[in-house]
Formats: sequence, structure tokens, C-alpha cells
Amino acid sequence: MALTAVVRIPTRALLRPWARLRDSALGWMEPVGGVEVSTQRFGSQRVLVEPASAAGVAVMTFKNPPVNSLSLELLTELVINLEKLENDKTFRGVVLTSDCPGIFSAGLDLTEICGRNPAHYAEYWKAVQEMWLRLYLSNLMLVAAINGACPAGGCLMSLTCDYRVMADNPKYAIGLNETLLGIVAPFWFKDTLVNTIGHRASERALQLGLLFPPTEALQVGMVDRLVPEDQVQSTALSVLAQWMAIPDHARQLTKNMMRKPTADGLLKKRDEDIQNFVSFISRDSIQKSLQMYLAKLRQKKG
Ligand SMILES: CC/C=C\CC/C=C/CC(=O)SCCNC(=O)CCNC(=O)[C@H](O)C(C)(C)COP(=O)(O)OP(=O)(O)OC[C@H]1O[C@@H](n2cnc3c(N)ncnc32)[C@H](O)[C@@H]1OP(=O)(O)O
Repeated sequence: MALTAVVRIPTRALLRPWARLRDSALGWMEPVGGVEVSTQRFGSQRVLVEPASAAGVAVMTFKNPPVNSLSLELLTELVINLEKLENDKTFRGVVLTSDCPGIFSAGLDLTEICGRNPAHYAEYWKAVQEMWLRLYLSNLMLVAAINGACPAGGCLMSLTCDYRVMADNPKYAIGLNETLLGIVAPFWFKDTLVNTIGHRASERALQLGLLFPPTEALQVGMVDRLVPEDQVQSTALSVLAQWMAIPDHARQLTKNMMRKPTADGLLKKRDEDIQNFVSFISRDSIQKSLQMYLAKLRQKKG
């Protein structure tokens, strides 16, 4: 496979995302008795962040209708808000969930990787890498409250969390279905899955692009718990309450020990991975496959 395209990788956007988006954090910190504590809802247009009633816990809700596709804007806002939470030492745990009924996230925004130019693909892929690295290596305890469909990039996002609670609704499915779109999950998607469900199950799931209904997802270990739909968030919060009992320092060092070697795999060749992605996604045959897939999604309604 010849991977020869050379593209300029824009660095302005994600290295300093603060400079790119207007900060809409209202009442981020309130001085109380000389100590700064977070008390109010904050976040941005597509990522709401709300302190939970339990101390030290926040709920991060994705709100990018209709399907929470991971657009460049959503990815940027996610990273900004995560960084705020990481920097605010009052928070130790975060529940990630969705505001779109029946959908956790439809994964990467196909309109970002279809019909655009190489510079855009490079900028977008850098944002996807950044989202994965920040979530995967986060010092915070992350619990995914999967309240709907969770394909591809949505599944990847949930796999970066420390624990996954999924709605027990057979209409929903979770998995890395990239091959069904004619594309290939990159090595770091694969590594994240292997670290979660093991090599053999990953090999089968990735080749076949399997989307697991909740019961099968639980059996294979892709999610940790199934609960009725209206209990997904409350269960995620109670899981976090249990994890909060562990001393942070020891837990964080342990998490880092488990995950750093996988993250290093990407950190060592981020630029090469971007070049590979841009070459691959720019091919006519891949663009045709993506266009056909998008057209099929759009036709579903008609
Ligand atoms: C070298 C490495 C190379 C490549 C690696 C690239 C990695 C990619 C990973 C990915 O994440 S690719 C994205 C994969 N995602 C999917 O396959 C999910 C596709 N969507 C669905 O299956 C369904 O939309 C749903 C189950 C999430 C929701 O179903 P439903 O509630 O019936 O909604 P609709 O299907 O009617 O969709 C509403 C609306 O949203 C558009 N849309 C859906 N998914 C995406 C998406 N991922 N990106 C952009 N837009 C999406 C859909 O076309 C509809 O648009 P309308 O204009 O018709 O309203």
C-alpha cells in the first residue's frame, strides 16, 4: 500500500483549543470562604458539564443533535471541558452521557471525512487522536453511561472510560463497525478494544464489524453492566461513588501503568498516523464507499 501523500498538519486548532472557541463557562468557579469550588452548570454549546449532587463528580452530556456525531466542534469542546475538569482539583470523577434520545454517539462525523480536502482530514484526525489520548490517559475516573446506539467512534469513546453502563434495550448496539463502511479501524482503536475484550474476540469483532446488542456486549466484556434505560445515569453515578473510595494517587498511577504503553504507541507516531489516515481517506475508492454509506443513511427516511 503506497502511503505517499504529504500534507501540512495544522497545529493551531487543537494545541490551543482555548484560543479557538469562545469560552462559555458561566460561573465556572465561585470563591467560597477563600476556597474555589465549582457549583454551577458550565460547559459549551455541544458539551454540557454539570456538577452531580455527590461531591467531586461531574456529568458531561453530549448535545450534538441529531446523532451526536463527533464533529470537529464537538471534539474540540470535549477536550476543552475535560481539561477544565482535570485542572479543577475539586473533581475526581466524570460520567459521560448523551442528550440525544436513543443515541450515545454515531461515531466520527462522516461529513468531516467525506468530500473535504487533505488539510481538513489532517486537522480532523488530529482532533480525533487528541480526544482519544486525553480520555484514555485521563487522571479522572470516567464512567460511560451509554444510553443509546454506540457505533464506531462512539464505541471508541466509551472504551476509553474506566467502566461502561449500558441501557438494556435490544434496539441499541455497540461496536467498532468500521469494516462495514469499507474502512479500517486504526491500530489504536484496535489496541483499545483488545485491552478491553481480548485478542480473539477483537479479531472477530473488527473483521466482521460487529455491532453487539447489549446482552452480547456484556457477555464479550465490551460493557460492564446493563440496566433499565431510566437507570443508566444513576447507576453510573453509584459506580463512581464506589470508585471514589480508592485513594486517587494509587489508582491514577495504576491506571497510567496499565494504559501508558498503549497510548505511547500513538504518541510515538502521531504525525505518521495522520499522514496514513489522510492518504487512506483521500482515495477515490474509500470516498465512494463513504458516500454510498452516507446516502444509505439518508435514504432510510425517504
Ligand atoms: C486509516 C484509518 C482510516 C479510517 C478510520 C476512520 C474511522 C472511523 C470511525 C467512525 O466512527 S466512522 C462513523 C461510523 N458510524 C456509523 O456507522 C453510524 C452511522 N449511523 C447510524 O447507524 C444511525 O444514524 C444511528 C444508529 C446512529 C441512529 O439511527 P437513527 O436514529 O435512525 O438516525 P438516522 O440514521 O436517521 O440519522 C439521522 C441523521 O444523522 C446522519 N448521521 C448518522 N450518523 C452519522 C455520522 N456518523 N456522521 C454524520 N452524519 C450521520 C444521518 O445521515 C441522518 O442525516 P439526515 O440528513 O438524513 O437527517
